[in-house]
Amino acid sequence: MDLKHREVPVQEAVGLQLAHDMTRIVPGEFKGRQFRRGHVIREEDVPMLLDMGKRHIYILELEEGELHEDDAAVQMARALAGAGVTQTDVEEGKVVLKARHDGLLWVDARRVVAMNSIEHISISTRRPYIHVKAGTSVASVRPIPLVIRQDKVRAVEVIAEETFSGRHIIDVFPYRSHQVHVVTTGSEVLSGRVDDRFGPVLREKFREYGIEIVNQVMVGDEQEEITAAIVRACDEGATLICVTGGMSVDPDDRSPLAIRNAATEVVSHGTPMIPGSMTMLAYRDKTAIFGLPGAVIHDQRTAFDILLPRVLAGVYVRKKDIAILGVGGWLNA
Ligand SMILES: Nc1nc2c(c(=O)[nH]1)N[C@H]1C(S)=C(S)[C@@H](COP(=O)(O)OP(=O)(O)OC[C@H]3O[C@@H](n4cnc5c(N)ncnc54)[C@H](O)[C@@H]3O)O[C@H]1N2
Ligand code: MOO
Repeated sequence: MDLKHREVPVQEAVGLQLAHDMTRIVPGEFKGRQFRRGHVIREEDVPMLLDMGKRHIYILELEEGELHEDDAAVQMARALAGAGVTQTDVEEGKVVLKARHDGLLWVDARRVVAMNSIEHISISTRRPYIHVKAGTSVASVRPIPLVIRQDKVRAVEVIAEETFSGRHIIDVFPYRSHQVHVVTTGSEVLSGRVDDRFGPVLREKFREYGIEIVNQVMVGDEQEEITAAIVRACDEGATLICVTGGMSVDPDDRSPLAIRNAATEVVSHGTPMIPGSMTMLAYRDKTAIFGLPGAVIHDQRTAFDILLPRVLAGVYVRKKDIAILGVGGWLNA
């Protein structure tokens, strides 16, 4: 640390101000701030400081071009945060960003990597594109040393200021309002031979996002019927359609072609994730169409759960975005 600073033995520090928050850790019991930056050390604090393993404290004198960890963290957090996150008060040199509302966690991974490549910068987030509830902590920002050069913090700001579709580095996007329709395929379900399981499973999943399914229709295994049901749902105002079953390779599995025939764009037929490898994502104009395989009624979490938050938030998913998901794509392993 190339700063002018003095170390004072704790026993001689009574009456001096602490230069930074001080953390006390009692394994399994407590980890947190015991003393605040600026706290004036009292006689009775000395045994606690010694218990915390502190033999000296710093008297800091920042030089031109240097920042205290707290101020650096606040400055960086401000540069990163979008409108969908709040910034907590700095503590122990760290600012935590929290979701302001329910929504999709957005992280500009490329720019976070660029920032973390600067020495002594530490930006840490939850996995991007997950569904988060209001108040959830989504990321933290901190410099590593107690004193950091201002130009490093400035470099973070410069990366943040680069224009990239006008988006911030860390944000929570609210979900758009959606009209969800379900087209359930399968002669065994249509005939009543098997009770429908997709309806209940999907209703529960969408409820997590505060969305009620508008309509579910049962069709058989005829490709034209499935296509017609998708087109009808669009005409009735669907913004998102789930076509269930018939996604595999049997002669009766007509859903992929039926979706293709209704779609203006097929993003991906299949995903590199298990379960849910037979999942399909397509669009008919602005309406998203998911083809959902049998695994969705069998497994808690499939490719569908990974892709759904993005689609609900209106973030456009490309084939490339799906390809990346194969790395770590064994969802339940
Ligand atoms: N040779 C191959 N076999 C399989 C492949 C493959 O690529 N090659 N893919 C596997 C994967 S992955 C999945 S997932 C499954 C099933 O995919 P499907 O979407 O075609 O599922 P279905 O055949 O339509 O149904 C499977 C099972 O679930 C029952 N079902 C379907 N819909 C409902 C409903 N609404 N309510 C209740 N039960 C329903 C259906 O009767 C079947 O018993 O294929 C693998 N095999
Ligand atoms: O599409 Mo299957 O869903 O991988 O089990």
